[in-house]
Amino acid sequence: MKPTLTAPVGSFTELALEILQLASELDSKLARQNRKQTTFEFDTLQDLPTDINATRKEFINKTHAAKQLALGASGILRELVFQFTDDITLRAIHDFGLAQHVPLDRPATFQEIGQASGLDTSIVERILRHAMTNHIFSEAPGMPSGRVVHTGTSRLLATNPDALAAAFPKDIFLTTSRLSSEQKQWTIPANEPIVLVKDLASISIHLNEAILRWRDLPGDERDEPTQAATAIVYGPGQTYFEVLKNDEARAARFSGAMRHFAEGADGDVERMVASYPWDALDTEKAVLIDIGGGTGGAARAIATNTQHLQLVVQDLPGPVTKGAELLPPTLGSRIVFEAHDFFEAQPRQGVDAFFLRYILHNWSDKNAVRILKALVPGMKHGTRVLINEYVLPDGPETRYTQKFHRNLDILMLTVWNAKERTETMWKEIIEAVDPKLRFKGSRPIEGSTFSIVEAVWEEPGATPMGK
Ligand SMILES: C[S@@+](CC[C@H](N)C(=O)[O-])C[C@H]1O[C@@H](n2cnc3c(N)ncnc32)[C@H](O)[C@@H]1O
Repeated sequence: MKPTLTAPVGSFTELALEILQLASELDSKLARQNRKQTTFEFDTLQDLPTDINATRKEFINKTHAAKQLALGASGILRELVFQFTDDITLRAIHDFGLAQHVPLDRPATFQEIGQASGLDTSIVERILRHAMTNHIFSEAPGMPSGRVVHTGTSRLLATNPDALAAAFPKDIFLTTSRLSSEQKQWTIPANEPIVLVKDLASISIHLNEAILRWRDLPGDERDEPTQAATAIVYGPGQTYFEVLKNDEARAARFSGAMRHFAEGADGDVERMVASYPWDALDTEKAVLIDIGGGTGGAARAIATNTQHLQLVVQDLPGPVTKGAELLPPTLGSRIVFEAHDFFEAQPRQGVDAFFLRYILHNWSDKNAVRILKALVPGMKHGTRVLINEYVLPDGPETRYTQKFHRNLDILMLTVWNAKERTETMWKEIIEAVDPKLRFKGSRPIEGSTFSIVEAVWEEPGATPMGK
């Protein structure tokens, strides 16, 4: 029998014992899956089943809390005030192509990397040694010091342009081990800035100026995307979508980053489709409109997983033209694309379902309500409104693995003057549209942190609709 360790309440030992318990649970679950031991070099934790991921997240949360506790109040602050240095080294790695100058299969010296990138050896060494503290690159084990090899994260930066475009320096789920030969051949154009670290973070630092500039406007007048930090940087009246329209390279990086998230388990459209009972909707002649459906990625997945549902993808002229070109002939009879501004009244009537994926979090409450109100002419008794978004927890939330959502919320605030929402906030938005639009709750997407928030249009006197 194993000895039972006990420890004073609240002690480091007590916390460590909880961590030990989780570590042992995680190891046994992974062993049952025949997974190889994960390392910084090769991440074997991809596509874990939901229950193992839950244990993994608990393990991350507890170890993070232990680290914070051990750092102490001033230690936590010291880490935070220097956090910008992580972004700086990531930018340097990106801009000078340092990850590409380390071969995928053998070490390179600081000098070789310096020669290949046109930088002083000492600069390369200082940048990479800082990055190594985040397990981006490491020194070749068993060799004299100064020989750099890839870790999983640096290899990802070297080989996957979309991951680089997305480059969240602290994305705990960056994964790398499944490199196809095609991925290995990808090259990243030099000096392409990184979307989040550079394109968006450099806007976000102007948040305080934006707050001060517009804070005295009354209530809902301070609710426009033109009042975000974006307009401080790009000039009065500018929104980030306008900036993207006028800058092709930036727009391409932005789509790359979105693609990277969509490919990850969290944003996986297949998981979203698998988590919703489409059967009740999937009747002959039933119509679902994907509002702001882009080039139709979600519509294609829904069509593939249903039999009858007719899908209409509405978006601005650019994406719908592209979506129509990309549409495989096999789905030609099921999906149509039409240009429609979602602030204008819905031109189609008697629609069975409206679907909005990653739309409303880019808009303030006032504008989110406007977008939903514009759908009203298309409603009939029983019309469902399905909103695929993050749902922030309603209560206080200190789990580290939930920080991603808080990061996104700050990003929405700074760049779009918009927000992520809790379930209560979603309910308020829906109830502000029309008394006939009834909030029905939210349905978590299995294996993801997204949800589908659901509302149904109910005409008085008709049979109430359930979930
Ligand atoms: C964050 S993307 C989400 C795209 C898609 N739903 C998805 O899940 O990938 C927002 C979409 O809203 C579209 N959009 C922005 N303003 C719009 C407007 N006024 N009318 C219609 N679509 C708009 C954009 O073109 C873009 O495709």
